[in-house]
Amino acid sequence: MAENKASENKVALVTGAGQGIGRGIALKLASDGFDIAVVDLPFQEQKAAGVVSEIEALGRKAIFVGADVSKKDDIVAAVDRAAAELGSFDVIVNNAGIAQVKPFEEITEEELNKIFAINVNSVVWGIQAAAAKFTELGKKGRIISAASIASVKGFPILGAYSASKFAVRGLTQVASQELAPKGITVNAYAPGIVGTGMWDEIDKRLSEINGKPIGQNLKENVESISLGRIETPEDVAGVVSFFAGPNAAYVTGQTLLVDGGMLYS
Ligand SMILES: NC(=O)C1=CN([C@@H]2O[C@H](COP(=O)(O)OP(=O)(O)OC[C@H]3O[C@@H](n4cnc5c(N)ncnc54)[C@H](O)[C@@H]3O)[C@@H](O)[C@H]2O)C=CC1
Ligand SMILES: CC(=O)C(C)=O
Repeated sequence: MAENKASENKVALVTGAGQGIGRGIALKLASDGFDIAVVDLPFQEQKAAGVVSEIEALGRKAIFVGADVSKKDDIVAAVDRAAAELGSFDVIVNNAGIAQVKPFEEITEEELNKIFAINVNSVVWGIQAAAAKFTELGKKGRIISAASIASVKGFPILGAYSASKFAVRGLTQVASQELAPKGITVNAYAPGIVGTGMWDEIDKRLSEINGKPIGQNLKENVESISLGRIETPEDVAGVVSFFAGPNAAYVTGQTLLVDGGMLYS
């Protein structure tokens, strides 16, 4: 980032970095020169250790921090550990999230509370914890969160998920305005159909609901992408790298679609 002295190391914390988009972001930011705190649920430790090794192979430092992002104390502790063990704190990527595939009329209170705790509360805690650490260290840091095409258009059978991602876009707009006087920027990325474990699960659940064969729902969604191919974690990571880097110093409050041409803002 432009505001760091050349001699300082830069540190980014990425949640949900044990697999999928989070792993892709962690590796891209490491190749950009960041040391990385790989945050994920404790059961993901083995996969996350693999990501830590991949980052180290790129010549950067990395640590795994087990945390449940729906818990404020876990996120605050993860940010503290990243800063203490890696020696700085410059970027947080609030990436961890879950999907829920459920017809609107069947969504339960428990399911709604769970998806909001993981997809929305986590973003509030991540923004608060990062802003406090940036202030403590005198940094003009970057906050970047996972939205989705479902933050711009509500998707049938993904009602609670869509609502949670609309909330991420709203939080991004509000936090960017409140934190701008401190020089902190707040942005979000909005992927489309990314080939990760999340879409394997969405496809399986949609099959159970609409009877189409496994893989058919994913195929039909991919056919609606202008660029004609499924999105990769690397496609998403490029946008996060931009938000974390010097070229985005004057960009804040934005949710950027990175969907290969599905929705148009
Ligand atoms: N896959 C897709 O097509 C799209 C994904 N997104 C968003 O991108 C983000 C990443 O998604 P994917 O990599 O596809 O998902 P994924 O399911 O492959 O990976 C999610 C990661 O988050 C971790 N995680 C889940 N709950 C957690 C918790 N409470 N605390 C800490 N970590 C937790 C999981 O262990 C996993 O490592 C999510 O926020 C998702 O909503 C947005 C648009 C499209
Ligand atoms: C997983 C996701 O965000 C969508 C809309 O597919």
